[in-house]
Amino acid sequence: MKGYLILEDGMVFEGKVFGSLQEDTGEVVFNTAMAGYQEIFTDNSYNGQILVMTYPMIGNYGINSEDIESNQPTIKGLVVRELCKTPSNWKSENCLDDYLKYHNIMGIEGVDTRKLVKHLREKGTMKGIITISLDHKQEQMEKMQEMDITTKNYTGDVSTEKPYILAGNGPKIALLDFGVKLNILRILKSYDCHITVLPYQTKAEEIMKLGVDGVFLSNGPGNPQTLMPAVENIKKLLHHKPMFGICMGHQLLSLAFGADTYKLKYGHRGGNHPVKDLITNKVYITSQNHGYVVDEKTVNQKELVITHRNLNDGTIEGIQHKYLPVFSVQYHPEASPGPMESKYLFQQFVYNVQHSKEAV
Ligand SMILES: NC(=O)CC[C@H](N)C(=O)O
Repeated sequence: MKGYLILEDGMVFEGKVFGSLQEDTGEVVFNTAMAGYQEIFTDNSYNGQILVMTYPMIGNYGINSEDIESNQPTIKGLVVRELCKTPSNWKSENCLDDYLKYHNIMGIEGVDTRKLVKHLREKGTMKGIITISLDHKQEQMEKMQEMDITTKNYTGDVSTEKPYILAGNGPKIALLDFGVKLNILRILKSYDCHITVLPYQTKAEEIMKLGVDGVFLSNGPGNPQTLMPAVENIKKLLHHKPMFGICMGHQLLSLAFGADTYKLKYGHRGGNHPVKDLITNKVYITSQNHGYVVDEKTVNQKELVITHRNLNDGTIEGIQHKYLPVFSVQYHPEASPGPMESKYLFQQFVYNVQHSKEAV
């Protein structure tokens, strides 16, 4: 069946629909990773977004029940150049078409994704809708223009409703769940951490009562400035517990230290973003997925050190407190998908937690 991606600015891309026929609206963003589509679709940080994959064929190695970053994809739509309907891989259990049908997500294939991405790079990300008809284009455009994605809370949909524990014999970690990727939990488990995963609105006082040794701030969807109550909570914990934040966690931690964040024109989403560690001068190739970034001008450098920088556009990729065992990165050391070379940051967190515990 013929389908269309209509952008907020009126531009239309034609293709063929697949997956479910459930029309949906979202911010149209693109990811340049060459592999790992299943991890990307199930990364909760994409909640509310229509995803464009720049790699020209998607679906060729199918879908399996292992390579997931959450139990269900929360993307609002998928745009690809070519959908592979005959997957081949020893792990494959399902094809992408059926997987999207099952999760009620509409996809569109046969789209000139190169032209689309060039447009988004030039004009910036914008809202879009995948639909099977152009009959309501004007209304749909007006509706999209009215929708404010920068003030909407996307976290409630993806954070755990109730606390849960992943038992371990190592350091006790409270993880504030803003839409956590499962690989973060897998890696913390590999250090034998005892992890209590908490709803994102859990109060600092309740976290202190748990008697944990460290606090982890997860990744997650949406604008960090929609989560100011969480920022207030983080402020209360800063001087008491070692902390590590990834992506949304990094943005919230920076807000808690009084910095500001802003929205990038088209964000960073892919598996090969170069980041320089400004302390060691080493360059890491990193996995990224973010639309917002910390504003360098607002970072209080009497208190914080800027530890990492993106080599493509110079934006901040990591901060560390000068005296407290508190640090965060904008990129994804848990990869999934992408390079694993920044995984050592988890070890640094575990080290901080163990040493602060000994010092008490
Ligand atoms: N992966 C993330 O945690 C993304 C953080 C935030 N939603 C952003 O887009 O910048």
